[in-house]
Amino acid sequence: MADQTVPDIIYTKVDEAPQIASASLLPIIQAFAAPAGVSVGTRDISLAGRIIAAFPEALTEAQRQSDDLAVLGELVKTPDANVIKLPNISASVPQLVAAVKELQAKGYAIPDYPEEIHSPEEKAIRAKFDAIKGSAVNPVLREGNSDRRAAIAVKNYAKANPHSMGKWSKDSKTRVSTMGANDFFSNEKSGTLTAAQAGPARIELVGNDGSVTVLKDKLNYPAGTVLDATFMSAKALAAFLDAELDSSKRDGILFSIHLKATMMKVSDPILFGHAVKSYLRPVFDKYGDELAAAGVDPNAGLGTLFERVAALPNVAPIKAEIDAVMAERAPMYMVNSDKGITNLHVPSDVIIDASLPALLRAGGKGWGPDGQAADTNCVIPDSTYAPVYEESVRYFKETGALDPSTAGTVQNVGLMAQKAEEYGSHPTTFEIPKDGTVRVVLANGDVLHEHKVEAGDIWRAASTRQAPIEDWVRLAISRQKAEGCQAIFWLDETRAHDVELIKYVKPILAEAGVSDKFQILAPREATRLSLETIRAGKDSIAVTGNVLRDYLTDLFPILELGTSAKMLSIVKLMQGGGMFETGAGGSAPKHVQQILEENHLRWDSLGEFCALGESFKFLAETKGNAKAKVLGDAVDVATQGVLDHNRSPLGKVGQTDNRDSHYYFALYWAQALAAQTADADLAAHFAPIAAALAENEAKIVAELASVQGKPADLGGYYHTDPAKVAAVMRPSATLNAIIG
Ligand SMILES: NC(=O)C1=CN([C@@H]2O[C@H](COP(=O)(O)OP(=O)(O)OC[C@H]3O[C@@H](n4cnc5c(N)ncnc54)[C@H](OP(=O)(O)O)[C@@H]3O)[C@@H](O)[C@H]2O)C=CC1
Ligand SMILES: O=C(O)CCC(=O)C(=O)O
Ligand SMILES: [Mg+2]
Repeated sequence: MADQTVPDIIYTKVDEAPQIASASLLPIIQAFAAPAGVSVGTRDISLAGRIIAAFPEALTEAQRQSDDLAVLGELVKTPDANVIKLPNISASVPQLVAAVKELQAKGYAIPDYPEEIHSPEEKAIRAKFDAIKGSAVNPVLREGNSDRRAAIAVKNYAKANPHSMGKWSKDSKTRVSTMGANDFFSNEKSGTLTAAQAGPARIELVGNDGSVTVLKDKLNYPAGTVLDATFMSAKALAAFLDAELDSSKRDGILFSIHLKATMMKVSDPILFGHAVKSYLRPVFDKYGDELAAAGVDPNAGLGTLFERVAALPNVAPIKAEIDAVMAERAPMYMVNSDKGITNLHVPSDVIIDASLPALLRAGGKGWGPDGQAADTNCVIPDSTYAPVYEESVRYFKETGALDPSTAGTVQNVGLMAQKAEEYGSHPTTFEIPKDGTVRVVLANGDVLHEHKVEAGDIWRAASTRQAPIEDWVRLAISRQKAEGCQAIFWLDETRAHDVELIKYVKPILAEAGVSDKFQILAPREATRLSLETIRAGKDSIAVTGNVLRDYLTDLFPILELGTSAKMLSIVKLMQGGGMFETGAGGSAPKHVQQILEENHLRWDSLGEFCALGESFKFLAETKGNAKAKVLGDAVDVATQGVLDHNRSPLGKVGQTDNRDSHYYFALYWAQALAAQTADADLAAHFAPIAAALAENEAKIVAELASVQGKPADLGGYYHTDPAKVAAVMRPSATLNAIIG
């Protein structure tokens, strides 16, 4: 029986720009849903909220918070789930440390993040923080596979109002560099577990000295699980990075590294740390001991390193050495050239899914330290997915930029459920402590995989369960049937893991009689064909694993629509519930800077509008609530209205911003509800609201505009003050009175 206290719809409380936007949008949603008997509640999955929930013993009764992520994690495994999931911070260590500092300053006695572990207490604290770190929310909530696409209205709008695209030149020196050997791709082994092999498993390191270290036990894999293991050689990585730094300098292009340190929260910060060490190698060679004693962790980035160095007694020679090395190096691709923030400052600043598409959209240009756009060496150490970007760069050099006014679309059906593939691999990823052999030992004693490794190598196992794979193939079949367009499984018949997946895919397609509707192509070939297809104005469905789901649902939307924020992003939960993600982008930290400085919020809530419409319609279907269907249909009309009347936020202070777009969304939503004939009560309820919103347009818009241009006080960054945020985000007394 359903828990009566669970609201019909849960709208997640998150971080940064989407959370600030929620302060304006959620009251509108709640007010409009109430007359239909639909309750919309919230659950706090923000970084600060998750930290507070993890340390009840350190807090006063009043400060404590429930573990909402755990609650939601259970809810998504039930048919009752109807969750609107906004993007949240997947925290790097510097972000985590900053959030803790902010909470401490606000009187929360949260312990410091222990960078080094000296006691069992510190070990326990660190374990709690490690569970909060990185992409700790999405893998828990994503109990289903992913269906991401641009709604037709959104795609048509983008064609009619194409965003600007950078020009590509045939002699652009921009390139993608990848290892190609001794990396995760080339060392991968994969197998599908038989019934005899299923059950408890462990991972152990047999040292060359004969010692056996259990890296992880109490694993448990059901039969049919595809289990992979692989590693990246630390020596090969270091040599590769050194060579790419040199070649960037030689070629006169920017050096950039693109990783996913958030979702790949164990492996990729280590890779990032290698890049920091390579970049400052002469400094580490000369002052390594002093840096280590000062607590410098290269994995945290140059930002923290500079802070630690500044506090050292002999700062001058080290600083001089750093400056000398940086002056010698290739210029770095910048996160913020005005503020001197480089690619290597913070591991969560440059995240490959968003960063590479932005560079491609800009005609293959990154921003250099001089604030100028320049050709760039895009370093993607592992070669599993680098070919997608390498082929894109080649293709655009050959053919010029894509024309968004005529381009077709690439939709995505992504294998994601139950922590599928690499994105679920953090508990089984290790920086190897000493030379030896890593073995995956199964329930029946079989050694499924083994690798000879050296100290420092990064070894990982990843698993993908049978039920999610089958569900994913079926979702692909139904999406292809609905669209009738080209559909491609982006699977490589020469990659160990993909070979195992293909063994599942082909029989399911054959049994459904649809083998001829699908192609199976390796990422490079699939990239080229998809780009050719959309250039010809046609559509394609990319049926991909979890990582490519993530990468492609930024790549194609950013090329086609200018942003991935406007995507429809549906997670059909395997136990019958629904989760509706709002777009495919993140929490846009740059937008927060802008609202703090000049009270203009350029966050576009179109992704929220799309998710909201789907959520109401899903509620209507699952709970038989006809009024929810009326609300959902009217949301679609309102979303179309926001697009047709160009009410989406613009980038500059004084222009339409997020708050204005919410007012117009409410206006069009109320008008659509007043005009519909399916439910007379709702029409009667919303008629006066629609009239009041329309009559007061000039007054409301003026009230909203009056606050822009001055700094805004949100009462915090990670742990904002709800009253202050509401005051900033709801400055129109007229609008607030009508919404009620
Ligand atoms: N589903 C989730 O929970 C996700 C969470 N994240 C998290 O988000 C944070 C930031 O990640 P990042 O890689 O910078 O990617 P973002 O998508 O947050 O930001 C990249 C750029 O995309 C544009 N953008 C994104 N969303 C919107 C929107 N709704 N309206 C207007 N513009 C938008 C902005 O461009 P401009 O500056 O030009 O306005 C922004 O600077 C990280 O903490 C990351 O872990 C990332 C992806 C998904
Ligand atoms: O969970 C995360 O860190 C990011 C998720 C993401 O980028 C995506 O799903 O597109
Ligand atoms: Mg993404």
